[in-house]
Amino acid sequence: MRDLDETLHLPVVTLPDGDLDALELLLGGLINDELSYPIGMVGTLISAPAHPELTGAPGVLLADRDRTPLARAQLAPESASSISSSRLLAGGVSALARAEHGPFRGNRITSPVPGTPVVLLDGAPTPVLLERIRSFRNTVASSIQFVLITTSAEFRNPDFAGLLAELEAGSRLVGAVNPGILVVPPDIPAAIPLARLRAKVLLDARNGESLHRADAGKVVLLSGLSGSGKSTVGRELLDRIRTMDRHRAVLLDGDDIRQFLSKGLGFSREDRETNVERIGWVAARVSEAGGVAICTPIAPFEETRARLKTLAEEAGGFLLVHVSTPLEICEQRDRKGLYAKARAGLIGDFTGISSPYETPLEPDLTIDTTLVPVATAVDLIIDRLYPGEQAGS
Ligand SMILES: Nc1ncnc2c1ncn2[C@@H]1O[C@H](COP(=O)(O)OS(=O)(=O)O)[C@@H](OP(=O)(O)O)[C@H]1O
Ligand SMILES: Nc1ncnc2c1ncn2[C@@H]1O[C@H](COP(=O)(O)OP(=O)(O)O)[C@@H](O)[C@H]1O
Repeated sequence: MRDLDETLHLPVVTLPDGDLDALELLLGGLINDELSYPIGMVGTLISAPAHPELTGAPGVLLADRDRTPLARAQLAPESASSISSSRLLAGGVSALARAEHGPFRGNRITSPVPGTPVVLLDGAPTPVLLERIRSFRNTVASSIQFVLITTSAEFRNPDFAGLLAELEAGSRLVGAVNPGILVVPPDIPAAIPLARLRAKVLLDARNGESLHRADAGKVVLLSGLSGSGKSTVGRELLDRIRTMDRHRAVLLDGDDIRQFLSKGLGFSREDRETNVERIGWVAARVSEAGGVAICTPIAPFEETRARLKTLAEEAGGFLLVHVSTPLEICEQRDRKGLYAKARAGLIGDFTGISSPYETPLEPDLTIDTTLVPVATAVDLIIDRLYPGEQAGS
């Protein structure tokens, strides 16, 4: 009874996809729960600024996107936390509910399959491979299990359904083969859950073609001061991607977003964080569906950009472009007359004047539009998005 009471009062933290995958393997016994284990969960989950409600809490409920608590975890006392401004899971992660989130539930392998004969794959089975399995099929007494090893991001890529369909077709063709998927979360070497499957590996057919990563969705974040050129470059990039006919692309422009998705929000730190997180969430959904989301908010805070990056990387690729045009130039441009108003004290919390812009620590690209014409800026971004492909082709 006391336990139940305590659970009622524990804070609930919704885990991102990669951490949910890690949690499932942890609860199923495919990765261990030693504190020192470098599961992504330890880093993201307990970041204190992101989760102030964890301060002083003895434990935490780990929930899926529907906020269904899947497990209860103990937290190390604040003083024992070794990652600065973070709290760590102190072992003791126990299951509360069966996971029901995410795609292809019936195919997922999340616990050991001791002694089961398996074929390991990292792509669709080729006709040659299927023929090989067929040739030794009759010498194996029980059903064979296909174990398709994939990453959290690949698994949620829309192309994955096609891959699974090929796997299922191959299973039917050979007969008595079950198509299974092992989803490996970020930062965990596949060798660890594989060893813990305790399966009998009949054939390791990995290093085939991996999923078509070039077709995965992407999020491009253009961050910089007002007037730095984010929208101008973003619009041109949108046109270019559409012309290349490589991807469906959308522009989530800072100004538009504030009229619709973030209507009513102001420019305090908190409101800007909410605004950029909303953009990140929508962008990740676009990317999940295989599109490119070009986002052009100022996004002045490193921590919020990092959160957007995490959301984006779970869904596909991510590119941070710092549009680094100096403040003096942005102020000279002042197309909207906002800098003049900010200087005159008519607008408060204005980025670069009375509100900070934290220079990105690790941008993928830095573009100063006083040095780089719009078309060249777009070339640089296209080169990073589609390496090896001729821009404009
Ligand atoms: N106080 C203050 N500070 C900065 N910008 C201001 C402010 N008030 C209004 N504007 C206009 O709003 C646009 C910035 O909104 P963002 O959503 O991109 O900002 S943030 O990412 O949430 O920080 C920004 O548009 P861009 O010029 O396209 O960047 C401004 O036109
Ligand atoms: N190389 C360049 N790249 C982008 N914008 C440029 C460049 N040179 C001049 N500009 C001008 O700078 C202004 C940038 O405004 P905008 O794109 O709305 O910036 P932001 O979206 O960052 O507020 C536009 O008037 C644009 O024509």
